[in-house]
Amino acid sequence: MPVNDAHPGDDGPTDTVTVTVVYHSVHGHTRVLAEHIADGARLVPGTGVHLVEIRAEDVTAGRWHDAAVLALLERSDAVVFGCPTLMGSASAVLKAFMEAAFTPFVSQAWKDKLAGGFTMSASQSGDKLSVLEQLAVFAAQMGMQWIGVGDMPGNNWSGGHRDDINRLGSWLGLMSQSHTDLDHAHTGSRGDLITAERYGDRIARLTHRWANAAPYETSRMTELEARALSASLRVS
Ligand SMILES: Cc1cc2nc3c(=O)[nH]c(=O)nc-3n(C[C@H](O)[C@H](O)[C@H](O)COP(=O)(O)O)c2cc1C
Repeated sequence: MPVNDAHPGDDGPTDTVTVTVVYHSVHGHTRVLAEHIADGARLVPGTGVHLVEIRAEDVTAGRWHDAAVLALLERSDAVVFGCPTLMGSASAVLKAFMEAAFTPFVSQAWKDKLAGGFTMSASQSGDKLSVLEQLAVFAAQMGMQWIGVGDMPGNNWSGGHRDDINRLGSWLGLMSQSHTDLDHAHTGSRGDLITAERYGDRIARLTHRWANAAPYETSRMTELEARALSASLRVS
């Protein structure tokens, strides 16, 4: 079990699916969002939930390493990826983790797992969409099925409020915004944290539907096998 898993005992005998929230955070705001997503998932009966921090100290020469985390992700049914928006992009530390996923990429180990994503930034927009796009493309490359936020937009009319659910109106993934002068005791808004819990709940429920419905065998192949398949289908 990864040493940085905040809930190592959460896979109980009655848990039929495992949801893992993987995040990087510099100042703690993204961590709070990750915790609320995990809390939302944990409330769905039969869901084992893990919270894993991707840490800068596990990156050496630009490459992230933690075999225990990769093993946990391989046995997870859903993985939710999150990081702060830094310079309009995913944080370098999360990016180092994404590049380390080249190993499960070549074995298609995460194919047909469910995925979601979230990001935190200081500006109202702050180009957060670009991070969610990066995470969704990453999940697609891993062969995963992406789950967006299922809530209607808040704070888009004269009676709207900062505490509305989905106040930033983001659907590809979860967005939150925290003021630069406030610490993680003031992360986002009440609405953002509730939206995070609702997103965790949605991901857990869809994972149960996905994992426990009609059986479907994931087909995997190596790059060489893919080339052979292409060659066999070529019209000469
Ligand atoms: C190097 C750097 C780059 C940043 N770039 C952006 C940005 O592009 N857009 C934005 O809105 N906020 C930006 N921010 C603000 C962070 O996204 C914000 O402080 C966020 O809450 C940090 O999350 P954390 O507390 O989980 O580390 C940047 C902050 C730093 C330090």
